[in-house]
Parts: sequence; structure tokens; C-alpha cells
Amino acid sequence: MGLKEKYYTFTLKVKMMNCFRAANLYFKSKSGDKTIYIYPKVHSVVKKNDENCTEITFTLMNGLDPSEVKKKLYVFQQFFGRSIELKGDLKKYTLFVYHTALKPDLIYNYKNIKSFLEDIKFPIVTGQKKNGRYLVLDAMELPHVIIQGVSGSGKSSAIRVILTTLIKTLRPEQLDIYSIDGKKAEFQLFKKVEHVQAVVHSNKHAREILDHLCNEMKKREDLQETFDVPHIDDLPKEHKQKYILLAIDEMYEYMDDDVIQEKIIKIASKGRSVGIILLLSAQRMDADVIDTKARANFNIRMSFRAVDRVNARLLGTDGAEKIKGELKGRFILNYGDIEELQSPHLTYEKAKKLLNPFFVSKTDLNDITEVKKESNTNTLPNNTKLLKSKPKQSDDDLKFFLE
Ligand SMILES: Nc1ncnc2c1ncn2[C@@H]1O[C@H](COP(=O)(O)OP(=O)(O)OP(=O)(O)O)[C@@H](O)[C@H]1O
Repeated sequence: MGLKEKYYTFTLKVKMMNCFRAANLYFKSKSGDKTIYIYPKVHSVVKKNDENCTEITFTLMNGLDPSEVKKKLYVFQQFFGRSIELKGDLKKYTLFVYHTALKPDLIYNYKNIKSFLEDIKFPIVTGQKKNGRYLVLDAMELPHVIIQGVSGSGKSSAIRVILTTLIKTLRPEQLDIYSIDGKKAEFQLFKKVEHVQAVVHSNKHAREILDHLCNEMKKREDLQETFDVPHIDDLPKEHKQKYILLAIDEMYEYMDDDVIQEKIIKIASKGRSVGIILLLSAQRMDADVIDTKARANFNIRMSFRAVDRVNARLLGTDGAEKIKGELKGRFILNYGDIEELQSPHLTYEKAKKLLNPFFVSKTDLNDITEVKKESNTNTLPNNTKLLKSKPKQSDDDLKFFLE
């Protein structure tokens, strides 16, 4: 280690001691007249230029309450700036100090995200991290997504990012999307997409969709039982099932509907193993909007600028209430770890262009027999319309499109 690096390490270690002291993360003992302070041990300071950050690893003394460390995140921010992350649990922690702040005005580009989608079964694109990488989570491991934030904070763009990426990544033979559009706005864009089975607004039709999905859940559970497998992905090939996404925008429109709430609780608790994932969005996600029991089953929680501290805290996304109004697309993510990220911006018009190759005529869906001539079914690019294999829809399904 050169002199410069040694000095860098030394100054950061001293800064950590000062930070531990200010955060009350130390023990005091007496030795004669002297007071001795015992701090967590800093093991290493590693500057990673390719990750755009410095990693500082430390361990707590036995007896120090680990929950105190996360509670004192604000003290770490006061010392090292807002661009930090703190990860760890019982004893060992790593503080990531990023050299640059998150960039606002990030534009959605599928090519930039593609390399982060590998080996992810059900990709949920959250946003860009402080090290410049995209964080894509697998809803088959972390089921169900909640998006909250005040009007104009960037929720609709984030929903477009998640849905558009799913549509470009998974083929219609792999994914069905159902949507309930509380504002009769956001999901109109996806209506003609081949993966999309329904876009509805009224409570009556929302209940019908939820009924349909609960029945589907039951059928899939029976299959799992028959073949004695824990997850639909483990079913024999001939019984392979598609993944299903149910997206509900402006959830508060349905908060007084007990039937809807009850079915959401059911899907939230059992959906993962049968491949059914929920994505809910609303300005706030308090107990009036979504049942507290159901909320606990949502493992990916994105909070754009929150209405207030209480609402930010409900999702475990403390600090989301402090996001500045002009920082569109900025959010706090809780997926076990808590991070501040930037969602890429995807406008309605650009999404429409990107989705165009996936548009099909829904009115004569049953008659479509066209197959793209150049396509080879084994190596289909994701934007290939394999219309011939579109499963025949029942009249019940088709009526969902009428809204
Ligand atoms: N990720 C982003 N990066 C930069 N600007 C964004 C981003 N997302 C949204 N915006 C800007 O913020 C405006 C509001 O965004 P959006 O409609 O997504 O918010 P919203 O939370 O869905 O609002 P509402 O609840 O009123 O529908 C957009 O018109 C756009 O200009």
C-alpha cells in the first residue's frame, strides 16, 4: 500500500471512530481515573474505482444492539454524505461510500438494462444504484411489488419500466399480464400487447379478474399436489405454466371493496409458488388502501416521495418523505436491504414505440394465424410475434377488454 492509500485508510478509520461516537455506538469503561471508549472494529477500507465506491467493513462488539446501527444511518450520512449504503446484520457490517451521487434524469434504455436480466426468472427492474448498475430483482424469489409516492413523483414511469421490460424479456408463451386500472389511464397503453389478457377499470370486472386468478391459483395448487412439487417451475414440461402478473394502478379506488381486498390477501400470501405476482401502486399504502396482513407479503417496496413520514415508515422506506419534489424518479427501495435508487424515465410515447412490435389485434384474436416468416420457434427473439400459438381465449376473457 502506497503512502497516499495509507493516509486515505487512516483518515477514514478516524472518521468512522468519530461517527461511532456521535451515533452512540460504543461502550465506556473505567480504568482507574481513565475512561476507556470501546468502538466497533474497523477491519478494512477498500477503494473500488470500478464500483465507484469505498467499502468500509466493521464488526460490532458483543452486546451492542444491531438495530441501533440501522437507526443511526442518518449519523453515517452526516459524516459521509447521502450517497452511502449500510449492509449487515448481527455483527458484521459494510458501509458503502459512493464517490458520486445518483444521477437524476436517467433515460430508459433496454440495452443498458439487458445484461442485468440474465438468470432472472421474473425480472422486476427497480432502478439504477449509486455504482451505476441496475438493480433487477427476481419476483420468483422476492414476490410482489408495491409502488407508492405522491402525485407527480414518478410512479407511472416506473410501472411502464417494469411492464415494458417484462414484455420485452418474457415471451407471450411465458407471461400473461392482467391489469386493473383505477384511473383508466396508465394501462390503456398495454391494451393491445399480446401478453396482456385484460385491462379493466370497474369494481365488477376487477372482481372477475381476481376470481379468475384465484381459480387459476387453485388449479395450479392441485397440479403441484398431484406431482408433489413445491413450485410450478418444477412441474413436468407438458404441464408447464406461464407466469402471471396482476398489476393494479391507483389501488385506493378499490379500498372499500372487501371482495377485492380479500382476494388480494389470498394471492399475496400464496401467489409466489404458483407463479402469480402482484404489482400494486397508489399514492400511499396505509391500512385503508391495503390490508396490513397483505402488505407484509410484498417483498419489493418502492417508495417515491412519500406523503409523510408515517407512510414512508409503513413500507420500511424511511426517508422517502424527504425526497425533494424536483427529484422525479428518485425512490427508497426496501427489499430486505434498503437503498436509494433512481428509476429510469420512460415516457408514454416512448413506451408505445417500444411496445409496438408486441401489438396484436384483440378483436379477432381467435382468428390470427400469422407467423413471422423469418422466425425459428427455438430461437425466437423476444419481440417475435408468435401469434399462431396464442391460446384461444374464452368469451369470459374477451369481455375484459370491453372497458
Ligand atoms: N424517472 C424519472 N426521471 C425523470 N423524470 C421523471 C421520471 N419519472 C417521471 N418523471 C417526470 O415526472 C412527471 C410525473 O411523473 P409520473 O406521471 O410518472 O408521476 P406519478 O407519480 O405517476 O403521478 P400521478 O400519481 O399524478 O399519476 C412526468 O411527466 C415526468 O416529466
